[in-house]
Amino acid sequence: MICDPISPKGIALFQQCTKFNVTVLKERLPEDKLLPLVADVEAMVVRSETKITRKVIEAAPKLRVVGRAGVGVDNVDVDAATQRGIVVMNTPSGNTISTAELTFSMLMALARKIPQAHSSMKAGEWNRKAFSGVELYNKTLGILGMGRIGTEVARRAIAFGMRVLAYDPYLTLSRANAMQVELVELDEIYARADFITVHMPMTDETKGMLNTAAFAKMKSGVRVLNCARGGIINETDLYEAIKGGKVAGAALDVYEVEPLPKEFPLRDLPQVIMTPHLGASTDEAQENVGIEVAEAITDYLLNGAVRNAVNLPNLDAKTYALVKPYLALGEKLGRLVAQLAPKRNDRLVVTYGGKATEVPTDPISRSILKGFLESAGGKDVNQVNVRTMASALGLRVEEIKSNEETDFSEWLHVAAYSGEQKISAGGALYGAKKQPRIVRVNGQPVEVVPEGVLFLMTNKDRPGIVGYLGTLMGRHNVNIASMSLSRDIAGGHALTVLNLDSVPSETALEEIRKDPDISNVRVVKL
Ligand SMILES: NC(=O)C1=CN([C@@H]2O[C@H](COP(=O)(O)OP(=O)(O)OC[C@H]3O[C@@H](n4cnc5c(N)ncnc54)[C@H](O)[C@@H]3O)[C@@H](O)[C@H]2O)C=CC1
Ligand SMILES: O=C(O)CCC(=O)C(=O)O
Repeated sequence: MICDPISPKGIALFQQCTKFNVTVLKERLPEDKLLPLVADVEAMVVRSETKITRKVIEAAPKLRVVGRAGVGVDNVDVDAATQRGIVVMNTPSGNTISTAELTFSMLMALARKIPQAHSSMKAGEWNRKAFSGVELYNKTLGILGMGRIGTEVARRAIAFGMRVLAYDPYLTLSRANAMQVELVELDEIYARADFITVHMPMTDETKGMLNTAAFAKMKSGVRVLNCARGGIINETDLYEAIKGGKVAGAALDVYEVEPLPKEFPLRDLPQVIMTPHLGASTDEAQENVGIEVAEAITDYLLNGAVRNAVNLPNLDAKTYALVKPYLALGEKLGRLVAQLAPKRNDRLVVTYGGKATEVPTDPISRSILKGFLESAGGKDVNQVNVRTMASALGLRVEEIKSNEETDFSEWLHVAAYSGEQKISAGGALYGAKKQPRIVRVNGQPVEVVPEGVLFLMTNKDRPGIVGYLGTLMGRHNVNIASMSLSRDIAGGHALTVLNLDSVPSETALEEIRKDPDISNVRVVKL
């Protein structure tokens, strides 16, 4: 379902795929109108207008992916999507240049009062005195948020002979130096900048960041711009700061409430110039993001490939190839431990060893958790929501990279704790083909292919037990595909693990359990 207008090329890409049934909504629908339409929808595409709220998500049980043709996903309830295992993707770079160019246009328009002069001319006036402005040359521009758009704005400002100060807690000094901007603290920007422009996402930290207290620290006559998200500059405080003469002008593309209500005091101030959220509204940006979102959603629905997800780590094709064998092994280990462990676990400790410490571990931990939590959450559990689900269940997940020397060049170990009780399994990848094997169960060495039905038991190491088990399984029509035996010492305790072609009946298991030398009989499905 394409909810907001995206480029015809993007729509065509969806329509070309014969597996898709594409609905293009003719107008933007509010929540109540959207709810009855989404029961069968698997993918939704939005720009910034349609709101994908928790209610919309709840009304769409088949929804698997929400694609945002643009950057900001604040119109999508990402937490609700994550809890449901729905991937939320955006198109981070497609509209960068357009938004940076709009910001720069606003900067020049603000400095030279072009919109005000234009309106006056259209009204038949000729008033040269009222529209005298200021130069950008030799002025100081403060940029809050030096990401993609902030960087492009800086580049243009430097070309215009401006000094650029940047504030971004996540920007490194070397990157700032490479961009020829001065990395400073917020208060220094307030104290020195003639123009301040914001380019960060809307977060708890950035909401209302430019408020009365911030304006008080700024130079008198400062001009401010917001082409990022409405509310980063507090609108009421901005109004007061302009009325009080502290702020000489403001350029706004985005607003706390969009579309803008009729009653909007800033609209009445001549020092304020405004556009209706046009940052990404160019032919080029819309074509870029329309195509990007169509390709990403198609790839996800048809091939399971995830790119530009905001609620799941992204893996490029090369890294994915490296990580893939661990994902499969991890999921099986998680599933094995979940079936051996008691239901209520408070801690899951995942250890990475050997070459497994050199690959990105977050996706592997997510696969382990998926296998581990499947019995609790069924098919609704996926890599997107496993961490949220674990914390909702009170399961603490610890991830350790170990430099312990073992017989394996790359290995994983998963231990579930319920109080003092611990159940664990280890796995390794074998050979050039990276074949997954279970190599430890509760610390005992085994060598088992993690596939299909596994039978596990502990037994006294006594002559004839293998024959006994084989005969019994045969009598109950269960074929043994392979067997792994290990023992502590001759005549001591042994762990037997069988790969079976089918699940043995309860009668067969009862018969096995009757043997006094056999205990801990378990059947698990991987
Ligand atoms: N007006 C429009 O039509 C458009 C608006 N946008 C908005 O522009 C904003 C920036 O977009 P991009 O540059 O593509 O994102 P980006 O993710 O590349 O950059 C955001 C930067 O903000 C920084 N940041 C985060 N928290 C911060 C804080 N508390 N203080 C200072 N910096 C902080 C991050 O480190 C990052 O470098 C987004 O909010 C996006 O929604 C994006 C496209 C179009
Ligand atoms: O889709 C649009 O026009 C808005 C773009 C935007 O705000 C964004 O990408 O964050």
